[in-house]
Amino acid sequence: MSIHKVMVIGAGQMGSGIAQVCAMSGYEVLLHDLKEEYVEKGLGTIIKNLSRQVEKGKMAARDKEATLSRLTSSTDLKNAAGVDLVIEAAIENMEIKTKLFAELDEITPKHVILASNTSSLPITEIAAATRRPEKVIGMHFMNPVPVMKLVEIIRGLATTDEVYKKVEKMAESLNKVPVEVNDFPGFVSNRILMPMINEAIYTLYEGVATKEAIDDVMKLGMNHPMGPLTLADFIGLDTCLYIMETLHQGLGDDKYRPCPLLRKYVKAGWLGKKSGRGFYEYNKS
Ligand SMILES: CC(=O)CC(=O)SCCNC(=O)CCNC(=O)[C@H](O)C(C)(C)COP(=O)(O)OP(=O)(O)OC[C@H]1O[C@@H](n2cnc3c(N)ncnc32)[C@H](O)[C@@H]1OP(=O)(O)O
Ligand SMILES: NC(=O)C1=CN([C@@H]2O[C@H](COP(=O)(O)OP(=O)(O)OC[C@H]3O[C@@H](n4cnc5c(N)ncnc54)[C@H](OP(=O)(O)O)[C@@H]3O)[C@@H](O)[C@H]2O)C=CC1
Repeated sequence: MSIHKVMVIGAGQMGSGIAQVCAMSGYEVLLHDLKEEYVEKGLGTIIKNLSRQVEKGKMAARDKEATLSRLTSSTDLKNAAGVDLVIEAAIENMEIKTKLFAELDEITPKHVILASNTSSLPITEIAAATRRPEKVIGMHFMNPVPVMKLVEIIRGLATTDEVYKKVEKMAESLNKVPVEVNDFPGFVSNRILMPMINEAIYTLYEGVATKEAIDDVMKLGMNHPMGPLTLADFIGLDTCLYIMETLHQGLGDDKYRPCPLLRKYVKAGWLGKKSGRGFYEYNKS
């Protein structure tokens, strides 16, 4: 069966971006979160992004309206019974993800593919919470989703070729470039990116330089579009910490130990741009 309807779970920064690109490419999308206010916030971000594209003359006003008409809000997981693909983008927590996947396995018809946008957690373990591990797959979008071309596609141990090909085709239909990787902690993207960010935090923690200087070195010296501390704030410091913990536990090597300063900020609720404060301060609007 081909994919027409998609449910995106989690209306945060990733979920809203994934819902946006799916709706822009013609899919009917249910954007699901625990509470209506979270879904409204996600839809607000999508409206802001699309309006900016219209103002710049990069999108016709009627295409914006057509995209918005394909988006429906959901706060009842049972709505997943009517879709062909679920893309889960709730927080980076194995307990929450396995609970969601076990419920989705009960709710959705047998043909439905269950994908996770997890940035580091083992797909095989998430798949084991279902009775259809062959239809569970990682679909790892990059932030900001409407801009970044990559989708890392991660096969669990049991994922079939047929499911892989369908998801690869779906990613291409979103005008993204799928890249296949195997199921190891952090996959490829965060196995390489997150230790660099963690090292930048250690560099700050040890007083080697100011946060601005660290970011300037990597921006001006290595041509990175954002310095690593700005990027950490952009990703979310909670997500950065979860990823480092997954690398540390999953690969069993102390070189992946999260910096104590990262832990401290997360404990303080300084989660980066989304909470208004991380290494830098932000206007929350
Ligand atoms: C943690 C994980 O598991 C995996 C990850 O995602 S790791 C994070 C990966 N992402 C990155 O590394 C991002 C690094 N940063 C960048 O590439 C750039 O700074 C950036 C694309 C975010 C912004 O680029 P910029 O040139 O400084 O800004 P700007 O000129 O304002 O924007 C460029 C375009 O992006 C769009 N854009 C910027 N931020 C956006 C956002 N949050 N949402 C949607 N669109 C956005 C702008 O509208 C603009 O679009 P057009 O070209 O169509 O006009
Ligand atoms: N940030 C990034 O750069 C990237 C993140 N990812 C991954 O994407 C996922 C989401 O990250 P991100 O969007 O940044 O996080 P956010 O914190 O912005 O959003 C997560 C959303 O999921 C909601 N949520 C939590 N639990 C549930 C649940 N049980 N059912 C439905 N919704 C739920 C949250 O609600 P509430 O506010 O109530 O908790 C929140 O609205 C994570 O797995 C992350 O690792 C992948 C690529 C890049």
